This record gives sequence, structure tokens and C-alpha cells, in this order.
Amino acid sequence: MTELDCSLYLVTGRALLPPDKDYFESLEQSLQGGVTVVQIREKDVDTAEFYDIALRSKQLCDKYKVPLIVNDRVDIALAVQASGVHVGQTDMPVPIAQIEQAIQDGADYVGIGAVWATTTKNLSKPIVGVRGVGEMLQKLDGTSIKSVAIGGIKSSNLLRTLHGSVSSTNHALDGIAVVSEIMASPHPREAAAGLYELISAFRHSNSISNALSVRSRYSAEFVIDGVVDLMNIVRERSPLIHQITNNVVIAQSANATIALGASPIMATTAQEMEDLSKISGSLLINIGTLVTSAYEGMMLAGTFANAHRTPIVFDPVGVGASEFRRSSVKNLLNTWQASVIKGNAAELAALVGSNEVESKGVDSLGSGFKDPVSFVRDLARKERCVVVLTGKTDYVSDGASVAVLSNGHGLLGNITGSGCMAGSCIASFCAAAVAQEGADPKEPKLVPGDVFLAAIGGILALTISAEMAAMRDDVKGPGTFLPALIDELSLLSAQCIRDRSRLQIVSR
Ligand SMILES: Nc1ncnc2c1ncn2[C@@H]1O[C@H](COP(=O)(O)OP(=O)(O)OP(=O)(O)O)[C@@H](O)[C@H]1O
Ligand SMILES: Cc1ncsc1CCO
Repeated sequence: MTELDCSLYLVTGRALLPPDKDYFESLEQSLQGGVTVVQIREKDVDTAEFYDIALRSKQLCDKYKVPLIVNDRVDIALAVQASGVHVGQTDMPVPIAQIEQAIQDGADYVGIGAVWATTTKNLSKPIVGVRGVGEMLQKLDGTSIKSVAIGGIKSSNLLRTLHGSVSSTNHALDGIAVVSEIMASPHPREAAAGLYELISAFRHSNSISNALSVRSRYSAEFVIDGVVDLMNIVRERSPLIHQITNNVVIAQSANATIALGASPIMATTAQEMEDLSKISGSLLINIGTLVTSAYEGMMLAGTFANAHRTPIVFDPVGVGASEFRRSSVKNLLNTWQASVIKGNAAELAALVGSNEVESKGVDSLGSGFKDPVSFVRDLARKERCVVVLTGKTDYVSDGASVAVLSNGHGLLGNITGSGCMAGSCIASFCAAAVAQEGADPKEPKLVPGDVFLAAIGGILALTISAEMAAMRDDVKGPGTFLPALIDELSLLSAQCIRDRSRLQIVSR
């Protein structure tokens, strides 16, 4: 087979056609819209009818110079001189061994899925999940085998699917397979064209960068200027920050948000997530006191946030403490894509299944990672987002650069919820970053704005305010420190950030 362009791989199925839509008309319009490969899949037809459909489909595909692949039936593929035959299930989870087998068998491409299951109540539960796709793609490193993700992919989750389905080695998908969004559409040409445009834009941007980091190099001066700009935007625009957080810190996190200049709404119920997603500048999800009802809200809120290209800051509080937290975090991260994951050393160690750092409930014990710089960089690449590792020193990475931040005060470690407030501050800066850049629907980035700068900004705002609070005469200990910290967040000036920031950028 000649070089296969898998960008937009249509899997047909006459059962999905809208009423009165002719199959061949639909196929031709989807070819005009930019479908690059067609796989015909027919259930419950006899051989003669399948042959007929395959032959006419082949003629249409030839007209548009698009390869035709036949699902499962080698005899029909040969009879109509199709470009190929697809073997194996199309909509069952692909085990990693099957990828290895396909490499050995000399396959031209592999379909990886099912990424998403069918939609129920607006919530797509992943089967393989985009994080699973990324792992499988890594297996294809060094081969010329193309890859296509399949299963429940539609325009509402396309960007999240493309963004998340990239391995740590930056191996991205060659394309996506679509069934119902094109086949069930009364306007398949437009449906295909919209999908094709986004896929090609993403593939282009991912080939020139890793589509995760905004810049390949940052200087400390540039970062501080950027942070000051973002802080001003928080104050000028007062973005709405939707926070689903724990009931230990809910009031102090809301107050920290207001002090910084943003506007909090603390809401957890699934029924209101769609409405809130339309008006929020960013979303914070913190699992500190996770209950089942809030978990449902988190699943939905994140899904809507991705669809609206709104940043999600995720705080997997105490993830190592229980199996419930571990499995919930896994499902959440498989369902939506965070823009920032923030945690202390024990939480981030538990997230990757490492026992390098011990935890005690929500707290981290010991001195942390041996090589925190490499740890945050690798995790950012793996999770396809900015990672913030908190502690006496904070580390922030976009998968390329690492910012090492040495501000803060020991009193932050003596109150509860300083990490949670850091999350609220980061979410406020993320909303400012989106407002600063503005959403360009043609730009294939999951969220607009420089999330790396925003994450650094949130940490600097909290830690420098903490230093200011700790110096005050009225602060006698943790009890008086907390209200003073809220005061200092509201008083924080650009000059104070410039004078006090202690940051170093490590690039490799
Ligand atoms: N000893 C310390 N010195 C300076 N800064 C600190 C110290 N301890 C914590 N901080 C700061 O406090 C913030 C929160 O970090 P920490 O790692 O304590 O979060 P956490 O463990 O998630 O907190 P919590 O679970 O109470 O919300 C970080 O920005 C960090 O820099
Ligand atoms: C103490 C505590 N327990 C669950 S959440 C929380 C707040 C700090 O993470």
C-alpha cells in the first residue's frame, strides 16, 4: 500500500444515516469534505449486497483518490481491489499486546481504541482513554506504522483527544476515525471539513512544537514581567473562578480568590455544571474531601471545561491515602485534560505510582524527590499539562522548562489548606492568561494563554504574600497568619513581586 493519509478516517455504517439520506450521497459528500480514508463496515448483510456496496464505494473513493478499506472481509476487499482490509475488532479496547502483534505482522496502520464509550447523560466514560492511547503510541516509536484513534470521537472531544493522545516521546496520532459525527449528519461535507481542519492544524502545530509549551525558552525577567501582567488582568477583569474544592478550606480559598482580585463560585452539583461552564474563566478541581456526588460534578465540569477550552487546575489532594481517591483520580484524568496538575511531593509520587516519597493523609513526609526538576518535567510530558510540585521549594514545568521558586514561609506549612489556596491562585492566573490571549477557534490549542506563566504567577502571589504576612507585627503564629495572608494577597503590588521573586529557570 502507498503512503496512507490517515488524518480523517471514516468508518461507514448505513444504520446511522439520518432518515432519507442516501448512503452513497453521504459518502460522496464526506469525501468532498476531506475524508482521507474510508473503511466500509456493514453488519447483517449478505455477501452479494456487501460486494455491491463495496464496489460502488470503491468507485466513489477512486474519484476522490481516497483509499478504501474493507472491514474484516478479505474476499470482498480482493474482489473490489480495495486498498486494504481491516482486521480485528474496531470498537473493543485494544490491549497493548495487540499493538506489538500488529508491529510484528507488518501492519500499515493500527486503530487504537475505543477511546471513548458511547455518551450517556453528556458524559463520555473512556475505555482506553487518551492516556492509554499515548502509552500505545510509544510502542510505535521507530516504526513507520500509522496510528488512528477510534471510538466515540466527535468535534466536542476532538481537541482533547488529539492533545492527550501524545506519548512522553512526543509521538502523536496520525489521525482519528469517526463514525457517527459524519455518517449520522445530514451535512456530512461540512461535518468532515470541520473535523479535517482541526486535525490538520493540530498535526501542524504538534510537529513544530510539542503543543504543550508556549515558548521553548523563558528568562527570569520575562517570567516576572508576564506574571505582573497577569496579576493586573486578574484585578482588572475579575474573572469568575469555578471551584469544586474540599469542605475544610472552602471559605479560605474563596477569600484568597477575592483578595487576589478574582471572583469565586464554589459549586459542586452535577446539574449546574453545564451552566457554570459557560461563564467561568477557569475551573479548579480539588479532591480533598471527595464524595460521590461531587465526583460526578467533577467529571461533568471537566468535560464541559475541555469543550469550552477553559483551563482546569487539578489538585489530587491525598491521592495516595485511599483506593477510592486513587481510582477516582485515574477516572477523572482519563475523562478530561487538566491544564495544571498541582500537588505536594507525596501526592505527585502517588499519582505516578512511585513510593519515593511517603505520605501521611494529605501531607507529604520526608525531604521529597531526589531529582525534582526531572520529576516535574517528565510528569508534565506524560500528563500533557503544566505540573506544579509544592514544598519548601516549588517546581513548575511545562514539559520543557522548569521554574524553581524559592519564595514562601514556614508558616504556610503550619496552616491547613495552603496548597489548596495555591490552587485557587493558579486558577485565577490561568483565567487571566485566557483573557489575555483570547480564544482563537482556529488555533488547535486545548486552552489559550500561557499556562506555565499562570502557574508560576499563582505560586509567587501566594508565597510572596505569605512572606509579607509573616513579617507583620500582628502575626503571632498560624492563627493570626491566615487572615494576614488574605490581607497581603489583596495588597500585593507589582513592585513587591519584582523585588521579592526568587526564581530560576532551568531549560534543557
Ligand atoms: N517550609 C516552607 N517554606 C516556605 N514555603 C512553604 C513551606 N511549606 C509550604 N510552603 C509553601 O506553601 C504552599 C503550599 O505547599 P504545600 O506543599 O505545603 O501544600 P500542601 O501540602 O498541598 O498543603 P495543604 O494540603 O495544607 O493544602 C507552596 O507554595 C509552598 O511553597
Ligand atoms: C486536612 C484536609 N483533609 C482533607 S482536605 C484537607 C485540607 C488540606 O489539604
